[in-house]
Amino acid sequence: MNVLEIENLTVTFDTADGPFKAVDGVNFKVDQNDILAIVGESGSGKSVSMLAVMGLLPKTATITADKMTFEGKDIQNLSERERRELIGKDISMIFQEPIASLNPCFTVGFQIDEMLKAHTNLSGRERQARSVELFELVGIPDPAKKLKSYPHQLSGGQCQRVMIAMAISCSPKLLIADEPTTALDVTIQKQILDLLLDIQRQNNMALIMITHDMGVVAETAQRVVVQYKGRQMEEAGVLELFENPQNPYTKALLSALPERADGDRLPTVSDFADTFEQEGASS
Ligand SMILES: Nc1ncnc2c1ncn2[C@@H]1O[C@H](COP(=O)(O)OP(=O)(O)OP(=O)(O)O)[C@@H](O)[C@H]1O
Repeated sequence: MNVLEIENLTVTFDTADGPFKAVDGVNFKVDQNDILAIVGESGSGKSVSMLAVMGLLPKTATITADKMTFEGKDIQNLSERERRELIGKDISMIFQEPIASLNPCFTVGFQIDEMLKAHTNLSGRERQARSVELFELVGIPDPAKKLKSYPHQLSGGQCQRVMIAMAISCSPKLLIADEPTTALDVTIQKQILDLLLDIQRQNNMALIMITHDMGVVAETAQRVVVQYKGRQMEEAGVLELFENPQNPYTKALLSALPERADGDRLPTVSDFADTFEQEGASS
């Protein structure tokens, strides 16, 4: 049984200028142990698709789908209580800005403890032990001391490790990582990606990686969904996508990779816009 299955997902926002369709007919499936990348440039509806799954969009959003199931169970019409039980426990998400995702007024230890309190029956002592264990797992040195830190006392990389520790604290079956390394230094990016992949393997989790970075896709994913202006352009295995992209937009994304440049100037996706604006949207 698939962990998550989405068919024909659309999200329309009510805006001052009228309805705006941010996601238009997206489909995908992830199974246990799968790593799916959702790739596309800024504004292509990657985050909105996942926030729709999590039920985290504002009331101005209208979400429709022919199918949206988690482990075979429909998640479109969950009550608030059912959603709280699912989110944070079975499905977790980490975001681009780790420092902004943590509450600056509380220690990171307090925040991880709150998460464990909400989703487990552990005693205070057991939660403290589990917090230390989680910090060790995500590679935070001197965990007992670091648990007493406020977010601003930690580096961006450490804050992202804290976010990962919180996200995996209740052993989710699906982790959604939304541009988890974009705000970090290049050297730290690689460490965080490796950490996510290690955790994914150890826990047999499904992992959805949202990114605009084809390098991250190549290093992490098994399958890839390519989105452009809210629409799904292509879905393929990662090797297939790099070797034989079918959609003009995917071809443009790949041609814009710095290592594929053959002139003095780096190409950009918009250099190829004529091709995929005409052909891509129809394929
Ligand atoms: N609450 C909202 N109201 C109206 N439009 C929104 C809202 N949230 C997002 N959008 C719009 O939906 C579109 C898709 O946004 P989304 O954040 O999913 O893009 P993305 O592909 O994840 O890009 P990025 O990497 O920049 O976040 C964008 O045009 C965005 O401006």
